[in-house]
Amino acid sequence: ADHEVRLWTRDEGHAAEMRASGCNERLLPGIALPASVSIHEDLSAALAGCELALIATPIAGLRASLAALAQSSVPAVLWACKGFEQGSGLLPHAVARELLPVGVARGAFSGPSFAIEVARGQPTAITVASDDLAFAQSVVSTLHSPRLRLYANDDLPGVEVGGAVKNVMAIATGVCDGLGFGMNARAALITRGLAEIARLGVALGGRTATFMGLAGMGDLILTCTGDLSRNRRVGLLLAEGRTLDEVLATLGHVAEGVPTAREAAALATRLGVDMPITQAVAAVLDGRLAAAQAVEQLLARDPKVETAG
Ligand SMILES: NC(=O)c1ccc[n+]([C@@H]2O[C@H](COP(=O)([O-])OP(=O)(O)OC[C@H]3O[C@@H](n4cnc5c(N)ncnc54)[C@H](O)[C@@H]3O)[C@@H](O)[C@H]2O)c1
Ligand SMILES: O=P(O)(O)OC[C@H](O)CO
Repeated sequence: ADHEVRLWTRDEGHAAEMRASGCNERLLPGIALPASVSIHEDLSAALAGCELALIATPIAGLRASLAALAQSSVPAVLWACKGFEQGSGLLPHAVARELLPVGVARGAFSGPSFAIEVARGQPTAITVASDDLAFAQSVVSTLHSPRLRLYANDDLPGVEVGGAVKNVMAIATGVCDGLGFGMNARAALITRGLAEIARLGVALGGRTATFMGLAGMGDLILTCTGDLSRNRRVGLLLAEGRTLDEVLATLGHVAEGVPTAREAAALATRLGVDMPITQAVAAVLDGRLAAAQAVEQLLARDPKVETAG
């Protein structure tokens, strides 16, 4: 069924452009907005009578968005933000716990989903995660479609860690591919990256099985190998010897893996979780290591039992 969708943006110019053209040319070029979507710049009007709010800002905008929603009477909130909040190191659900009133249903959308492919109606499968499985299932039954298949999961921390740290691994894979290390190296990096994600995820309360799912392995494969990924592109550009400032200026879009690498590396150190790839990416982004040196350091590590930790 077609739902009535209200798209709110803080940018009045962008709202006017979308209303005039019937498209979101800045972010989803060439895609006509369906007739069921109306454009709003007044948040309280957009939220009046709304049954479910979906936050689709970078994680840097999550706190402000939740604070605004907490002032409304919206009964349910989902976020698509992937990462750890910069400064606090919190996962999205922990930010939501600080802001949303008890009783507001909440959870995350995550999984392998380049927005432009979803918008074109290309088949996509993602996870809806909530501590409250019945809520996740109700979202699935309301929004599931043959082209956007939804799966419910009650492992919210696991799903959020998968979505956050796969961006760091995509930067690492971009570096590895950009330096020409080959496909064997890429497969090894992705697999060892998944081991790292699972170690941190379990330490933060997630379940191992989640990391084998859409928000774990699924999104990791997509983001590490898909050339539409902004995070992968950061790695490819770093491998050309560009500075992070030059890379971000060239990219022109948010790459969540950049702040998340630092937060995840700090968290891993604090929790005593072994995350060599994440630590290497954080060191490259901070200018403490050159990209090629980081790869050599990883290759020089002592051999391990594969399933350790
Ligand atoms: N783009 C994708 O393919 C995709 C897919 C799945 C998940 N995600 C995740 O969703 C989140 C958003 O990604 P995106 O690509 O849409 O980002 P984006 O940089 O395109 O930003 C989306 C919108 O958020 C607005 N925004 C930024 N800060 C805001 C704030 N403080 N308050 C209100 N609005 C704000 C921007 O102006 C923009 O209109 C990220 O965490 C990303 O990892 C993205
Ligand atoms: O373009 P990226 O690297 O931010 O990835 C987008 C989505 O997270 C893919 O699922």
